[in-house]
Amino acid sequence: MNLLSATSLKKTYKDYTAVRGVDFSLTSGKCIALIGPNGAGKTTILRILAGLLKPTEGKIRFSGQPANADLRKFIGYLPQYPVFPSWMTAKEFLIFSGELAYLSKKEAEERAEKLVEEVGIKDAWNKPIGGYSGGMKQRLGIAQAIIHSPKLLLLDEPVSSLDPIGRREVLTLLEKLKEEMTILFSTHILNDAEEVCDDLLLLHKGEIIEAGSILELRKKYQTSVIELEFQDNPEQYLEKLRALPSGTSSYLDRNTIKIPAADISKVRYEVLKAATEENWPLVEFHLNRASLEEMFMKAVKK
Ligand SMILES: Nc1ncnc2c1ncn2[C@@H]1O[C@H](COP(=O)(O)OP(=O)(O)OP(=O)(O)O)[C@@H](O)[C@H]1O
Repeated sequence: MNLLSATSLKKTYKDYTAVRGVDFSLTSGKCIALIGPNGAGKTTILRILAGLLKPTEGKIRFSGQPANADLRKFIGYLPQYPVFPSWMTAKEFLIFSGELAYLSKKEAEERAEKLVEEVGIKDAWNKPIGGYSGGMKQRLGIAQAIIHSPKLLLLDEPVSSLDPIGRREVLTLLEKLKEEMTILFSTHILNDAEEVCDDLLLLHKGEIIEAGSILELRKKYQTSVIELEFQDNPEQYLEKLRALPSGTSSYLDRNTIKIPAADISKVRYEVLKAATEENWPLVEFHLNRASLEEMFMKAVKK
């Protein structure tokens, strides 16, 4: 089910169009990655969805809500560079954020207590935020973004500036949160998207050039390569492989023979059949799948 649909969304800053009339929808309960290089328009889209920026053209429709509804209570947002009052404790900050989101003092206190537990900063919640690590601040930022239990959580590059430990902490938290809400997070780090997300929106120069599930897109752009290593003299097997119906484009890359494979099972069957029948001195048979990075490069060049 669609949680949110954006139609012909466009944003022009003075004379520069950062988002060029994009259409997309977010499926309820999914984690969706908004992927694109620097300047693609990710922050602009997230700020429009969060209600912080008015689109030049286009509409956003949230499931079950009238066209011009105020969506703030359904949406939580963590900006790319959140600023925290360093003198406040996490407890004070979260209760304050909860009250800003129209929770009563009691509700805000209860919610804050539950959230510090959930994001894993309970031990430090009575300490000033100024002493927190990057990962702790980001987790606090996420707690603040979901203080009002939104249906959709928008995160702008939530892990890009973190060290590996902080990055891991936040990705693990997102894995957990995606059970409870729909998440849209922007990143230019494709591995992060692949790790936690189900769906992708590929943004390039203000346009969505691909959208769909990671699995579907992988299939579409898949150019897996089967790699074979021989004990010695790979050249003599190169000819044999090129003679197989699906091995015609085999090539030698240093000591490894590589076979680009659109249909992996067919190539695998033919190669292994020949290797067994003729007792080839194979030392390695490896399937190398196209990375999301390669997929993105292909989509951009289309
Ligand atoms: N307030 C503004 N005024 C003019 N141009 C802007 C403004 N904000 C963004 N832009 C331009 O719009 C384009 C898209 O910016 P945006 O921040 O949405 O991209 P992004 O994909 O989030 O990039 P990054 O990964 O660098 O944050 C960029 O070329 C940027 O320079």
